[in-house]
Amino acid sequence: MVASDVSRDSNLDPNRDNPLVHVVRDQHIHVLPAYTLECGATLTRVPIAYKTWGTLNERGDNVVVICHALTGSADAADWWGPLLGPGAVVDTDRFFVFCANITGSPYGSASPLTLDPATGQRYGPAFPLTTIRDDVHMHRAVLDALGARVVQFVIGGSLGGMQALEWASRFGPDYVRHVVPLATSARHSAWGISWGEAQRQSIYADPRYCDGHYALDAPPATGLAAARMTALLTYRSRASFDTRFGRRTMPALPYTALAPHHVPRSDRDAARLLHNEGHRVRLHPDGRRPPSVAAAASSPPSAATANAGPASTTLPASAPSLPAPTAVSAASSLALPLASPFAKPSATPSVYSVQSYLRYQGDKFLSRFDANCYIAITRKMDTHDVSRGYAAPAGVADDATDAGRDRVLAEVLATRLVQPALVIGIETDGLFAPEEQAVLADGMPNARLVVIPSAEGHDGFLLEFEQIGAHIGAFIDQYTPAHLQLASAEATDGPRSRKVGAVTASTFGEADDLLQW
Ligand SMILES: CC(=O)SCCNC(=O)CCNC(=O)[C@H](O)C(C)(C)COP(=O)(O)OP(=O)(O)OC[C@H]1O[C@@H](n2cnc3c(N)ncnc32)[C@H](O)[C@@H]1OP(=O)(O)O
Ligand SMILES: N[C@@H](CCO)C(=O)O
Repeated sequence: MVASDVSRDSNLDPNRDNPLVHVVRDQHIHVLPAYTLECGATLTRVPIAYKTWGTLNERGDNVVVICHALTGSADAADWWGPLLGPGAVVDTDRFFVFCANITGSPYGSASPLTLDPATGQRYGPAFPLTTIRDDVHMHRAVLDALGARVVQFVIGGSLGGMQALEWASRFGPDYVRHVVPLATSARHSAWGISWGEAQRQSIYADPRYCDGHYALDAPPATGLAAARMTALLTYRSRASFDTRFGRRTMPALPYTALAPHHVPRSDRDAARLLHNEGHRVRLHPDGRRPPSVAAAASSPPSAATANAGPASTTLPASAPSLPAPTAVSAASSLALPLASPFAKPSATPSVYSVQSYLRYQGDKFLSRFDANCYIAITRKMDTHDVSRGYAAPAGVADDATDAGRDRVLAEVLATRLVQPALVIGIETDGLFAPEEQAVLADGMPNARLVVIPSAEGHDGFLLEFEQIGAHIGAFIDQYTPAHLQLASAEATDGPRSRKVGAVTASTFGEADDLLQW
């Protein structure tokens, strides 16, 4: 089909070639005919993935919008399950709950993985920059199409909190009645932008990245995994890592578990293997070392090596001979933890438990994310500034200085974010620091700030269900209009609206064989 025909193909499924759309089960895809983005580009046939729970009432006013974080999806029940359901904090017996996937994300909304109707090909790196403000306008269009008239509560953490703020400020208190931003900020900080930049650079540095024109079966997996590892460090806290991992090590593998090219044949060889342990760029996907390295390893010792003394001991020729390595995915490790150089007892372990954890998390991410999408959503987060585009208040110079921007922000918070708000911070959040939630709560005229004690860091908003549930439940109870309150008989049963469910495994809970590390 030629490109011009494609654009007229109203049956074109934008997610036809998106391998990750099916990761989220039972979601709906609404296709908007067209949407012009803040950057000026116009997307056509724009898919927006979403899920709903509960039933929309006749007035269309029992809506709760939940907004997902950076790498989440429309499946709020997967990542916030304990807080959502019949009788839960967000009570689906009373509320119609809507969660839509942000654009740029791989889970069904328009993204580098969806088809550009103009070409019939995936957008890939040509997917235009979409902002959080773009997202909330597109998500509202879907909600309108469903018949919603009033949003009682909009709730979201991190990038989801940025969306919550945009929902409240763009659409005003007649439409968005109450807002609950968690672990978020009025505008993305220099610190946050820096971490996003470092993560994108990991992806760019992967030789497979190819300016974003990689094949999906040969993605820049190493770079993306490294980006996720870096990100994860910003999502947790130093204290949580110290407590959870300390200096514990992983069980070392015996040589018999190593492929032949991993078995050291000399001290120098062992040192090199240890040096490169964890190095993952697979330029030689068959598992062999590059010929130059292999030749060097088998060549006679140089004068330098020969003079190196006892440390250059040559391994006995009886190093175990092993079957050829089985196919290893791009995500797998090139090197494995050494039991110890030369199988001598060693006081220095190769892999600490926390290294193993980070690598595992990097790999786990590869099974559910795409590098171009990661770049798209981190750039989106960088654009966040709830005051962007607003003019300075009368009598105040509309300058581009920090002080000028602060004044515009103060005005926007004071005049456009007037809904009753519960602003929640996590005490140990180093990425979206509690001071940033204080700026929000101080500036929004009807906001209350709660800082949750937790060692979990930023991800506390995804993990501290009991505390978050208690605060949000009380807020919802306080501000739910009378016609949506529980019937009195149900209400006397106890704090039904504050029930926090059990934590269940999320979609990506399968543990891999940790020994691969
Ligand atoms: C399509 C979608 O629906 S995406 C939705 C899911 N994701 C999101 O919404 C994004 C937000 N979610 C997240 O960021 C995360 O899932 C969080 C913060 C909620 C929780 O993170 P998790 O990875 O589940 O928890 P945690 O950090 O405790 O890691 C546990 C995993 O590490 C593994 N692990 C723990 N210690 C080690 C170690 N030393 N070495 C190797 N692996 C380890 C565990 O076995 C476990 O594996 P599993 O996930 O396969 O069960
Ligand atoms: N762990 C969360 C944190 C982002 O705020 C995510 O991956 O979406």
